[in-house]
Amino acid sequence: MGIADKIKEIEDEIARTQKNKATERHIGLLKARLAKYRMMLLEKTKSSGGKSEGFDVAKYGDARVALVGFPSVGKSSFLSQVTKTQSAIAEYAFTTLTAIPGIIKHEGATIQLLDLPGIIEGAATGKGRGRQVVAAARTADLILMVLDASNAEVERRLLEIELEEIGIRLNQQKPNVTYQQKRTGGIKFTTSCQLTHLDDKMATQILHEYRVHNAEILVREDITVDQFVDVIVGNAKYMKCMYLYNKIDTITMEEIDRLGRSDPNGLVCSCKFQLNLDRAVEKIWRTLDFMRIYTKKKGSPPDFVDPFVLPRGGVVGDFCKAIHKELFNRMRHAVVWGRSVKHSPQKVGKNHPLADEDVVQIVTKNI
Ligand SMILES: Nc1nc2c(ncn2[C@@H]2O[C@H](COP(=O)(O)OP(=O)(O)OP(=O)(O)O)[C@@H](O)[C@H]2O)c(=O)[nH]1
Ligand SMILES: [K+]
Ligand SMILES: [Mg+2]
Repeated sequence: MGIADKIKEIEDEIARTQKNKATERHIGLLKARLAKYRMMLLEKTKSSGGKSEGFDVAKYGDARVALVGFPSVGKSSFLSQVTKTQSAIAEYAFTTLTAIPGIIKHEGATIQLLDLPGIIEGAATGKGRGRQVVAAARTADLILMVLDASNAEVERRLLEIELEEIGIRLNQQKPNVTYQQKRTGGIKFTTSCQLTHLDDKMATQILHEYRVHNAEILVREDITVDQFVDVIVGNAKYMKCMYLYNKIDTITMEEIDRLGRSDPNGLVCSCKFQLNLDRAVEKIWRTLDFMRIYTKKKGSPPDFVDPFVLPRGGVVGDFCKAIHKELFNRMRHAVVWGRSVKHSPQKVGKNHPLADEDVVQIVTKNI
């Protein structure tokens, strides 16, 4: 029996099985097995497909945002509206056949927006250019899912399934689990909280399914079976996603209102009538959750024109590395002005967490 048949068989069994407390374990195991075969399928297509991974577009700027959506929802229209790049726009599906980069300058940051071909159902298993598109999306810091407002819920659910299948987890935290494979010692499964979806025995069964017989696992939150499988497989990518409901000119005010309130990660717009596009750019910037750090050389004023852009939560050491790898090793201490310090200026070390719009001067060792 081929992998595709096995997948079908398990899917059928899951579909046949009533979902209730008594069958939860069984379905959990089936799902784990299914995930394993899906992975094998993906790997197979990868090696036979030659050099078809992603598109050859170099990363540029402080962040990359990938436009993902069904054909003709207005991805290229959006790129053409908010950047200086014109990407082909047309009424027919698959107008865009490759990755088209554009640049957004916002709040001192440079954001690369990547227009991509539309994807369709079955993309994850190789339909259309789906796998290539999703591979490109995986390289981004943010997925901007573009949806046709008139069919948004359906599209969103289908796309989420496709991305899920290829290991992309949208707006989810990485499970708080430590997992180490060992050479001997069997399975040591410990938890620091109450688990409601998983226990020692089941975890061991799942691990055996993946041919892992020696490992230490420490679970610190109430994870699901799916999350546990993600930890074992180690291939999941946790990504931010913003939802853009385009073409609101084609739906009623009530529907616009409902979509607009449905999700804090969503925004309604119309590329055709240029409605809400500034807000969309602003929301992209906010969702990326960056902070701007201004450099200051000794004896001169800060450079407020060209900030360094770092993910929020970054520390002085990250800032050093962003400027230059060497600087990290040569740093003696830093002097910081701004919201991250009690007194401005203040002398701090590499582990000091920075805040948006801090001014930082790096003092190096004399070598
Ligand atoms: N009514 C309406 N039409 C729009 C809007 N935005 C885009 N369109 C139209 O939708 C069609 C598809 O737009 P594209 O920008 O080519 O869509 P796409 O998602 O890039 O399509 P593919 O590259 O084929 O996947 C075009 O005819 C656009 O003019 C909008 O806000 N309202
Ligand atoms: K199109
Ligand atoms: Mg397009």
